[in-house]
Amino acid sequence: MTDNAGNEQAIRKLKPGKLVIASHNTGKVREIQALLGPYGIEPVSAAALDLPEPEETGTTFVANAELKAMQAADLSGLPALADDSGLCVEALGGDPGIFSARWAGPDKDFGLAMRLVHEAVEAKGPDAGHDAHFVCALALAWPDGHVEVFEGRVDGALVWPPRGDKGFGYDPIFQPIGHDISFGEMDPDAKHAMSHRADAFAKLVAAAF
Ligand SMILES: O=c1nc[nH]c2c1ncn2[C@H]1C[C@H](O)[C@@H](COP(=O)(O)OP(=O)(O)OP(=O)(O)O)O1
Ligand SMILES: [Mg+2]
Repeated sequence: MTDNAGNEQAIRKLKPGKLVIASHNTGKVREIQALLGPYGIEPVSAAALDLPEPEETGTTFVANAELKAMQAADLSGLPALADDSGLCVEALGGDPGIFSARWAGPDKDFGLAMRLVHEAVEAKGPDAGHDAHFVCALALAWPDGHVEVFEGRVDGALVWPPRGDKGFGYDPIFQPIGHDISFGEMDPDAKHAMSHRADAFAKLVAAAF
């Protein structure tokens, strides 16, 4: 994984001012705003601008992050940051992966999505491992079409039953390596010190600030 996936050119710096957070997931928006906290950026949410939720037609995290960021930058006339992320389970060949949000169905029911993941692993039999990782691709796009992408990852294992209600999405069934609590049980600051999103964010900060 490269520090600046998809772009070998010079990195463009982000100037202080408004930045659109091109996501319709409130859990993510909260985390991205917390990560941006120290950098003098004025976050503007996609909801505040009434931006549409684009169809995620890409076949990779990077492609979907780019598509979301470029659409938001184009429509708003401001730089925009998008996040495409998901849970990849080794025993399931990387599923749900880029389909992580879609496994929760139209009602965004992550109780259902977590159960589907658990049942799919159970169906593999007693020898199926529980290794899993989260991936995050952050795309930073400008209205002129310039875009840069940064990827992060955190490794861990699935746990069952779900534990904790501090995070969002699949957090209650994911326990990062070296810890005995799930992301759902972890304080936000602790998750931000090790998550896939924090890993990608550190690369973005190193490049763009
Ligand atoms: O830290 C995380 N903790 C738990 N679950 C997570 C995390 N990060 C991603 N995930 C899961 C849930 C999310 O719904 C899906 C991403 O899907 P993804 O399309 O990137 O986001 P989304 O549709 O929820 O919002 P949006 O596209 O408007 O940013 O993976
Ligand atoms: Mg999405």
